[in-house]
Amino acid sequence: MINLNIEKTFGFISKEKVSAYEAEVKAAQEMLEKGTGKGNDFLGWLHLPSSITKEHLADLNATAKVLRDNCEVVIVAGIGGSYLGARAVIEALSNSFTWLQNKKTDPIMIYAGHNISEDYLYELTEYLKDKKFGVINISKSGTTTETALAFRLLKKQCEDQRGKETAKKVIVAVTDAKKGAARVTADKEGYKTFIIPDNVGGRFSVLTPVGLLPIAVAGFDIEKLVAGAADMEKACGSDVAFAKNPAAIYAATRNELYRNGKKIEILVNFCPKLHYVSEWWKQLYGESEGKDNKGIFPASVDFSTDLHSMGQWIQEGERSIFETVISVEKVNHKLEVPSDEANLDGLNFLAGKRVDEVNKMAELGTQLAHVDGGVPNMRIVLPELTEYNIGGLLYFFEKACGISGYLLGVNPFNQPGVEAYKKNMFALLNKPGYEEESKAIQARL
Ligand SMILES: O=P(O)(O)OC[C@H]1O[C@](O)(CO)[C@@H](O)[C@@H]1O
Repeated sequence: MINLNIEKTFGFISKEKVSAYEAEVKAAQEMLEKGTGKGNDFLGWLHLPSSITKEHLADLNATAKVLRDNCEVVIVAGIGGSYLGARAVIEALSNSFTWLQNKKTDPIMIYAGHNISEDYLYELTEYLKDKKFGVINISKSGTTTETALAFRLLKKQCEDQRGKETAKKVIVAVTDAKKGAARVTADKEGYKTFIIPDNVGGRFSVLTPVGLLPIAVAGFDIEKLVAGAADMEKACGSDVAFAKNPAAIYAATRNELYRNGKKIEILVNFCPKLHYVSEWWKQLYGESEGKDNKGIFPASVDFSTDLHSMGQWIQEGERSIFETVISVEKVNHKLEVPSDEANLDGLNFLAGKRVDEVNKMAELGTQLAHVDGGVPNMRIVLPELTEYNIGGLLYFFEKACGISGYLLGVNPFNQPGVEAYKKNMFALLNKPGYEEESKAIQARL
C-alpha cells in the first residue's frame, strides 16, 4: 500500500488550510458516489476494481495465453488512455533490458498507433517481417486516426505473413460494444473482442481490458494488480476520514498549492521504470483538469537523469512549481559498489554501499535542495514495484483526480479540446464530410 507524505509542503501552504478542505472534499466525494456532478455518465471506473469478477480475469488470461503461445511479439495498438496504462504497468514491472535478452519467456511488447510517424511505422513493419506477431487493437471510439492507420498496416502484414486463419487467432480487439470501425472490423473478421464499458473514459480505463489484456500478455499477474486497486478503492472510499484518506489529502493539497500560485505539478521518479507511469498520469490529470482556462499543468521528470537537464530550472526558475515524488522503498536487486585499490575515480567512499543507498541519498538531497529553493514537495512511497502496489497507485491517482477535478470546478471526465487538432487535420486531408472546413482552412493558408 502506498504512503503519502505532505509535510514538505507546509512551508508554503498551511496544514490548517489543507484540513479546511474537508467539507469541499466530502462534497466532491458525494458527487462521485451519487453521480450528481459534471460528467456523471463516466463514473464506471469508481467501483471498477471491486466489481471485476474472477470469470472476467480468467477470460482475459485465457486470451492472453493464446497470444503468448502463438506470438514472439505482440503489438499494442492504441493512443492516450488506450495504451498508456498498459505501458506504464508493463514497463514498471519489466526487466529494463528485456528486449535484449536471448532467452525470452514472454512476448516482446511493442506499442504503435500512438503517432503518425512514417519512419516509426516503416521501421516497425520491417522489424516484424520475420516475426510471429499478434496485435491488440485498442480504441474506445474505434475511429482514432493514429490507431486505425497503424492497425490497417499491421492487420494486412499479419494476414500476409501468417495467413488469414492464424491472423484471426492472434488479433484481438478491445473496443466499444457496438459502435466504431474497430468493432465493425472485429465482428466481420471474427476476432476475439473485449468491451470497454461506455461509462469508463479512456484515461480511466487501465483496469478494463484496455490495460488488463496487454498486461496479462506481457506475463504479469492481473489478479494481484486488481487486488491492489480494490484495496486502494477501500482506502480512498467516501467513508474513510479525510485525514486518513490519501486521495482526499492529495487532491486537497495540490488544489491548495494551485490556489497559492503553484500552477505546475512535476511528477518525479528516481527509477526509470516509472517513466510511463508519469506519462499515464499526465494524460489522466491533463485531460481531466486542463479546461475552462484552468488546471494545474502536469509535467514529469526522471531523476537523477533530469537533474542534469531540468534540475537548474527546478532549483532556480520561476517559483510556480511543486513536485510530487514517487519513491520506491525497496528495489528488486542487490548491487554493491566495489572497492578499488587505486581509487582513481575517487569513489572509494561509496565502496560496499548499495547503489540504491546512493540513489536514496540523491533523492533526499534533492528534496531538501528543492524545498530550500522554494519548491513544495509531496512524497508517495511505494513499498516495492509489484503488481499489487502498482494497482493501488493507479487507483489512488484516479480517485484523487476525480475529487481534484470537482474541487477545481471543472468536468473532469470530458476532453472537448482534443477535437480541435483533429478537425483541422481532417479538413487539411479532405476527409469526406469536412468539405466546408476544408475550404475554410485552405483560405487561411
Ligand atoms: O480509445 P480511443 O477512442 O481511440 O481514444 C484514444 C484517446 O484519444 C482521446 O480521446 C483524445 O486524445 C483520449 O481521451 C483517449 O484516451
